[in-house]
Amino acid sequence: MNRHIVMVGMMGAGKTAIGSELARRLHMPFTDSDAEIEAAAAMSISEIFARDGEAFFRDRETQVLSRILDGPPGVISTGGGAWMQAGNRELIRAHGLSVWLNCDLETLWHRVSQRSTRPLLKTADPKGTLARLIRQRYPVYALADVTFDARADDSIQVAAARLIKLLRRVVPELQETK
Ligand SMILES: Nc1ncnc2c1ncn2[C@@H]1O[C@H](COP(=O)(O)OP(=O)(O)O)[C@@H](O)[C@H]1O
Ligand SMILES: O=C(O)C1=C[C@@H](OP(=O)(O)O)[C@@H](O)[C@H](O)C1
Ligand SMILES: [Mg+2]
Repeated sequence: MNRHIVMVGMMGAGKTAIGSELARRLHMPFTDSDAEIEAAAAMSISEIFARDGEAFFRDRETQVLSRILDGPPGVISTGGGAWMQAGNRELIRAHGLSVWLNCDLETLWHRVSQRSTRPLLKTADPKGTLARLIRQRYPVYALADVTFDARADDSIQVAAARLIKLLRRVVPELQETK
């Protein structure tokens, strides 16, 4: 594999969880852009949003993505908003294969409502916010190279195995090693 595999999609779709399992199975390096931003800032995503605002976070996100994409091929999990910026999409297209983890509202809500790490959902009606983001973002996520239907009843293991099968049809040189 001579390109990155770049996971895009909504909060809770499993970009981080499935991306890291995919990397493990393919023996490729794994990087999560949110984790890189947090490490560089020595702050959580929530703290960055609270202290410096979303625009600041988006600038850092583009910088970090650009740096990771310049490195050796690996699996990259982006944050849910990264693909929404045209400049980021161009960067990703130039260096990698984008994979949209398409997931329904109820599944996303079930997953994200267990944790309070997502500042965009700290609203009076977080499920309504999630639904609105889905309406705004899904036509743009659909521009990704590959669409993978993330099913509620799949385990992370089963989803990663199914995704590798799909990717093999698109990228024949991809080898599943485990
Ligand atoms: N089949 C599955 N696919 C992806 N995530 C799952 C699945 N089943 C349970 N989960 C859990 O749902 C959450 C998904 O969150 P995460 O991977 O952080 O998503 P994202 O990075 O897209 O926001 C994790 O806590 C993960 O363990
Ligand atoms: O959808 C978004 O705009 C965001 C998604 C988050 O990442 P995950 O999609 O990994 O939760 C994180 O980057 C930030 O809270 C903003
Ligand atoms: Mg994530």
